[in-house]
Amino acid sequence: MNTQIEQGLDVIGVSKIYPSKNGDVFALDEINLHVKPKEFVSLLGTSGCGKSTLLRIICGLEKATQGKIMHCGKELTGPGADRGMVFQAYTLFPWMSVSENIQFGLKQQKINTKNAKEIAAHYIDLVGLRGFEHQHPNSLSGGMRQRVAIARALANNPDILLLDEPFGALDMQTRGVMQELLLDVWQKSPKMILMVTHDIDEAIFLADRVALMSSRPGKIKEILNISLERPRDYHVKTTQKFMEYKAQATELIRTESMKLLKGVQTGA
Ligand SMILES: Nc1ncnc2c1ncn2[C@@H]1O[C@H](COP(=O)(O)OP(=O)(O)OP(=O)(O)O)[C@@H](O)[C@H]1O
Repeated sequence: MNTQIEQGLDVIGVSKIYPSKNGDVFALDEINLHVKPKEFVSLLGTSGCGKSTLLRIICGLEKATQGKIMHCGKELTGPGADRGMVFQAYTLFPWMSVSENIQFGLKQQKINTKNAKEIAAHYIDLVGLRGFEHQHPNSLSGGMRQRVAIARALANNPDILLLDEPFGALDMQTRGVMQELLLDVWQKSPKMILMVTHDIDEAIFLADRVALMSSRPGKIKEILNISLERPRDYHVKTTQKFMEYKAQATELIRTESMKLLKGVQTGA
């Protein structure tokens, strides 16, 4: 038995067609991707190339038209506690405090209140929100709300964290700080992360590998192995090596954006 193949996540031949009365939307075309346990992979591509669709299929919120998702050798057929997802839009319960939001999933899993509070406190510390545990989301900044959302996803201890543009609504400075915080959290509590982003710098800065997607229907065009040293801080963004990765990614994204603009069919 080859145990190597059973480790991690496998996206196998995944295609997605959304039926629509104005004609079918061919969103994803035969995506194949293997992600190792504790690996950080960014998904980068032009708008509408199917990044969120792929994440939603992995999460079990959407069904693939063709192909399958395997995790540690088992096919995933719906949502499960082994995966946690954070969206761009703030998805906290407004009537619950920070701590109650983080405890929510734990209580669903019938973890007793004392343990749930302790676990929540641990993740509140990890994302630097000690002192805010009793506040409600509407009294927090966007960055703080996303920290709660990340803590909430992590508190359930998923094997896989799926992040769909989690910093997309934040200003540039907050975004930079959140990237460093995410790296810190990931280093202290390593798990597989798949993150969708439009931001080339962000994709490179965070990831072990960047999967570059073609314009719709999304295919994986190229995978960049990011061999920047870890731990990383923002200084790495000014290094020659970083610039080289950025140039490579920019070239491909630009080519795909031009195809999109010219309405050229790709991936056929
Ligand atoms: N529920 C749906 N029904 C019909 N079409 C859909 C649905 N969801 C997504 N699509 C279409 O599928 C394609 C891929 O969408 P998706 O949101 O996955 O792309 P994306 O790369 O995440 O886009 P963006 O970067 O703009 O968020 C788009 O053309 C979109 O309009």
